[in-house]
This record gives sequence, C-alpha cells and structure tokens, in this order.
Amino acid sequence: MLVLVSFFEYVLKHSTRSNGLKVLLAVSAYYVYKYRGHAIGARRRLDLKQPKGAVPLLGHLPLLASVPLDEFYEFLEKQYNEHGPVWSISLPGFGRMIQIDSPENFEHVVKTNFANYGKGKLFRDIVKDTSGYGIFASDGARWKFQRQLAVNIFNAEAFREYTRSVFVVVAKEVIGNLGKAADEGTVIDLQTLMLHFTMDTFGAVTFGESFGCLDDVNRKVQFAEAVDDVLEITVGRLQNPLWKITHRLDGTAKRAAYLNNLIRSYAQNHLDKRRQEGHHAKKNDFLQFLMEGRDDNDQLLSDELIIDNIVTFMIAARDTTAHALTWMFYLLLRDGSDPEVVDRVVRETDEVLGGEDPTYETHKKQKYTEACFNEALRVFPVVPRNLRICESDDILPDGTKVYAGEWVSWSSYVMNRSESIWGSDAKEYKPSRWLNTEKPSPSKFNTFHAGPRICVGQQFATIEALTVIGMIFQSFNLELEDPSRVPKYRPSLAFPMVGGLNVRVTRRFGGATL
Ligand code: HEM
Repeated sequence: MLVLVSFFEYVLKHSTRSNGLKVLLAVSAYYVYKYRGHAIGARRRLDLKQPKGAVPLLGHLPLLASVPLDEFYEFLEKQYNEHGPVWSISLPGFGRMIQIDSPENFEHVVKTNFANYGKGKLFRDIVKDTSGYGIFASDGARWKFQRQLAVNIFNAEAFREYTRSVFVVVAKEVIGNLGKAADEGTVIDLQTLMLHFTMDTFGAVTFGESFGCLDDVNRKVQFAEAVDDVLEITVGRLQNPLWKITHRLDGTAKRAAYLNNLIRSYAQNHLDKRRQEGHHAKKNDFLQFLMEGRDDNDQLLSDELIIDNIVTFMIAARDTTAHALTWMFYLLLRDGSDPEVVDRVVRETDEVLGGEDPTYETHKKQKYTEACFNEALRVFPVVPRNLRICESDDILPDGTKVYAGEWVSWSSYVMNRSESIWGSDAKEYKPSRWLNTEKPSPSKFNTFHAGPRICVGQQFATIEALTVIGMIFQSFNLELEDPSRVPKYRPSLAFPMVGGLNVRVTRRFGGATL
C-alpha cells in the first residue's frame, strides 16, 4: 500500500503532462487510499475480522475469484475456523458482507428483527427478468399478500389430493424408467431422473398436466432446458458484480431475454387457455389458485404477477427437491455407508405401504425415511448460502454492529456441519439423530430458512420426496455405479451434483411390480 501511495506522490511531483492527468491521478490516488483493504462502496470496518488478500477498490473479489467453485463452501468453513463466528468480506457492487454462523445471530436477522433485513434492490435486479415481483424477490407489503396466498395453497386437503393425483402418478413413471434400466441392465442417472420427476410434478400441480419429461428420460425437454439455462445465468450474475456490462457484451443478456420469454410465454399460454375454458373451470391447481387470488386491495392479480409466481414456484420447487433426493440416495448407497440404514428404510416402506401406493396418511408413518431425507438436507443443504441487506443500523445478539446497507450472509452448509451447533458427529450422516428427540428449531436446522419467510413448500417437498423414495424402495434394489466416487457440487441456486449419480437397479424379489 505504501509503495502505491509513494508511486502516486512521485507521479504527481514529476509529471510534465497536463493538469488534467494530475487531477485524474490525484483522484485515483484518493480512492485507492480511501478504499485500501476494502471494496469501493464498502464501509471500512476495523472492528471486524476479514480474510487476508483484500485489495484496494476490489476488496475480496480477486480472493473469491481464485477459489475453485467446487470448494467454495469448504473455503467459507476454513474462514469461520480461522476468524470465528463473525467476519466480513467486501465486494464491489455489494459493499460489505458480514458473515455470521450462530443460530442466535441468524434468528435475529430472519425472525426477531425480520423487518430490518430484506432481499434488497441488488438481488431483485438479478432475478427481476425471471421471477419479476413474485413472492421470492419481494419485500414488505408486496411480499406479505403473496405469502398469504402461497400459504393458502398448501393445506392438508391439497396435500391429500396432490399425493393421490400427482406424486404417485408421476412417481409411477419414475418406477417405469427404473424398471426399464433394471430389465436392460443399464445404468441410469438418478439426478436426471429426480429432476424430471420434480419438473413433471410441478407441471401437474401448476397446470394440471406434466411436461412429459419422464416419457423418455434422455429426451430433451425445451422448457426444462430453458429453466436450467436461465438458472445458470442467474448464478453467473450473483458471482459477477459487473454482469450488467459483461452479459451485454458477451451476448448472455440477449440469451437470458430469449429464455425468459420462452418460459413466460409457456405460462401465459396456459393462462390464456384456462381463461378460454372459463374462469371457473373446476381445477385444483396452482394456476387456478393464483387466478382467483386477490391482492391487498381485493383486486385479482395481474397476468404478470401470476406468471412471476409460477416461475418463482418452479425455481423454488424443482431443483431443490431433486437435488436433495439425489444427495440422499448418494449418502445411503456410497462406500462406507451403514447398510442397516437402507435396510431400515426398506423395512419401514414394506410395513407402512404393505405393497400399496403411498397416501397422505402413510407419509406420517414414514418416520425413519423422513429422518433420512432431513439428515441429507442437513449434510447437503440444497440452498447452501443466503444473505439479507440491513435497512437501518442494528446490533446482533453477540454485539456485532451492522450498518444500514451492509449485507449479512450465512451458509447453511457450514452451519449444518458445525460441531459447536450439532455436536462432535456433526459431519456424519446419521438419520438416527432425528428420532426420539424434539425436532431442532428452524434456526438450528436452517436448510428451509426460518422466521416469516421460512420455505412455504417444506411440507410439499417432504411429502413429494417420501412418495418417490417409498415407491422406489418398494420395487428396487439400488447400487451406485461407482460407490467410491466422492461427487463434487456445483454452486448454483440449488446444489447440483457434478456428473450426476449413476445407479444400477435390480428388481426386488417380492417387491411391487409396475
Ligand atoms: C428440499 C426442498 C426445498 C428447500 C431446501 C427449500 C428451501 C427454501 C429456502 C432456504 C427458502 C428461503 C429463501 C429466501 O427467502 O432467501 C425458501 C423459500 C421458498 N420456497 Fe422453498 N425449498 C424447498 C422446496 C420448495 C418447494 C417444493 C416449494 C413449492 C412447492 C417451495 C417454495 C418456496 C417459496 C414460494 C419460497 C419463498 C417464500 C417467501 O419468500 O416467503 N420450496 N425455500
């Protein structure tokens, strides 16, 4: 730093060029000095620890850019180990980001002082062209009425009906694909299968018809591919503070517009078709709920807001649940896993289902299977990192000051593996920790978030997962193609497994056949 300052002093003294250049250099020198050790726009915070490697103006951007993407959460974990439960980084565009790790600080941000921490304009800009002003990207009153609408969609009656007419029906197509792989002796990628499963269930609960992804698991479905591509672009924006410029230059902005148009037109066509059928056509799907939903002023939602929410629900529902299932199957089947865990799931499935299809009532009895699913979501939380922006100056329960405009961020991946939160076996996959004990609070098991914005689809995801897990184990034995492989993750909006999860399938003797 001193070398830099001396260099500027030297140039200013000896420059024979115009005064303009001198002024430019002086201004640059001022900013480099002002933002030494942190990013432009960020408040200087000597009271907070921060990783070494921050540079003037860019802060920790070069450091973060140097971290391999598939080791990002281990990098975060290392920082927590080195700096303790609160530390910070600064990034151009974002400013200061305070990293927290304790359930108490987390609960304060997402629940106790909820009104003071929003998603912020920066986040909204990133997702605006995809999920618009839907529930996910909104704050305040606009969020509140959409939340109420969403809560109304999910009730026991709806879950009973989804299980019967959607989850079981679509899971039967999963079983069909697995049966084909079993009979042909081929491997099948469970990750793709689960993504197609959750996509088709989403189609069925939203529009009353599946996307047909499971008709042929290897067939490309344009809509599903558009969603994948758009999510990748969104993640690229989160990682690139200059995305508004670079995406325009490299053509990504044009592609994003094309993809979003494709996705939204699909939803609009369904909406138009439903209107033509008659607004009160007896349908029991998300689309109908949204078409009949009303805002704060008792007005029906605009087409735009209906579509914003359809896209939001699809993004929130599809990859999260599919990836959670994929990681769970990996944890059950990998080398070194306890064979008693799978045996117990199979025994429970046989006892509870007795060879029949799952129902809303049988889910409640799949206690051990649910423990396996939740434990997978603990070890591999499919929303591994999150953040909020502080609206007005605040103090966290541990005394840390947060100033207006600063971000607070946490990683469920790191928190869920923390020994100080989960005990000395925190890193082990141990479904039994969920049995015979009180459920951990959402601030401790925070994969589904906590407070007023806790995931509205948690029960939906759990019931959907229990249906397909039960139906798979009812009929098949699964084996990983390579049980010794330790799969990597890809940072994304959810948490995909790099390279998928190839399994070999055999039919269970005496198992249900379809
Ligand atoms: C394993 C599966 C899932 C996980 C781990 C998960 C996790 C989360 C998390 C962490 C949030 C908070 C995001 C934030 O505010 O920053 C969230 C919100 C949300 N989730 Fe989920 N989710 C899952 C499945 C689902 C499903 C199946 C649906 C819908 C059917 C859904 C719908 C939503 C919605 C609408 C929100 C926004 C709620 C609000 O802002 O009030 N999620 N989810």
